[in-house]
Amino acid sequence: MNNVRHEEAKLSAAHLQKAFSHAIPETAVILGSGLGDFTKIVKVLESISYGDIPHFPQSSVAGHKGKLTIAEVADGKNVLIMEGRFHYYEGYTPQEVTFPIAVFKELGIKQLIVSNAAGGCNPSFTAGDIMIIDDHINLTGNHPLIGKNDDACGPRFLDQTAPYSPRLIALAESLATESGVAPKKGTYVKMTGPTYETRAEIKMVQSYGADSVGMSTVYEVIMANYFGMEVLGISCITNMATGLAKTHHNHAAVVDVANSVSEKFSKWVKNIVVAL
Ligand SMILES: O=P(O)(O)O[C@@H]1C[C@H](O)[C@@H](CO)O1
Ligand SMILES: Nc1nc2[nH]cnc2c(=O)[nH]1
Repeated sequence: MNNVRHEEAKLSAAHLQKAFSHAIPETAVILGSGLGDFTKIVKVLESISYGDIPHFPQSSVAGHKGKLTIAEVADGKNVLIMEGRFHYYEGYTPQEVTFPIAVFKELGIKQLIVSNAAGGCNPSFTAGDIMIIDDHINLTGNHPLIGKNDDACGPRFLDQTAPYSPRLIALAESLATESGVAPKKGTYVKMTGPTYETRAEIKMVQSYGADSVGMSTVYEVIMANYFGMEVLGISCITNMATGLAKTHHNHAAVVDVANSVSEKFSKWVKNIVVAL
């Protein structure tokens, strides 16, 4: 089986190009759990439900709306927003999780901003912090590029020296203060979920150098790298990770904390998109 569902991605992209009345922008944003308020500070122009896009998977997680939206961030500057993503723990294969990225490639997306809700493993972090992802660890034992490679899509052996664009990281840092954020920077580790980690697992990932831990993002970033997109990754630290947290975890609390930082996160991301 091919690693990229190229023909289906072309069909989805063709459908979207016809269904959207606006031109598809060159920048896309994926909103993590509880970060959906981004759409409140931009001018939403039009949306299409995932259910109406041929071959698109469906979002099943609270805090993920399940639609693709074009919005205006400034005069003449639009952005494509994925309101809700797909996770490996929902039962989707890595190829299904990253199918939207293959569609983005067909739509001509050049820059991808990915965000997530994550646990903080770095003891200097606190819940409510925002972290620029500058590297990642894939601890899932699976990979979206497994399968027969089509060299026309991307290389068989993909370099991962800088999965997150140094240019976009520098831009994000330069706009942080005026946007009201003081971002940390660090390594995000992707676990499969759906369980939150044990204390021992967090000790292990800390020893690997993880600063934040979550259940998404990495497959999307690998696929975006494969297609040559520039990537910016942002973790919203919704809780300190197991063993560092004083309380037990639950998804409603994750979404609540993400909601509470959503305003400054959104302002920052908007400023970044405008500056691109
Ligand atoms: O989609 P993200 O990574 O933001 O969502 C995180 C990981 C799980 O889906 C969920 C756990 O609370 O939040
Ligand atoms: N794996 C994982 N995902 C999260 N998403 C939000 N918080 C967490 C966490 O502590 N662990």
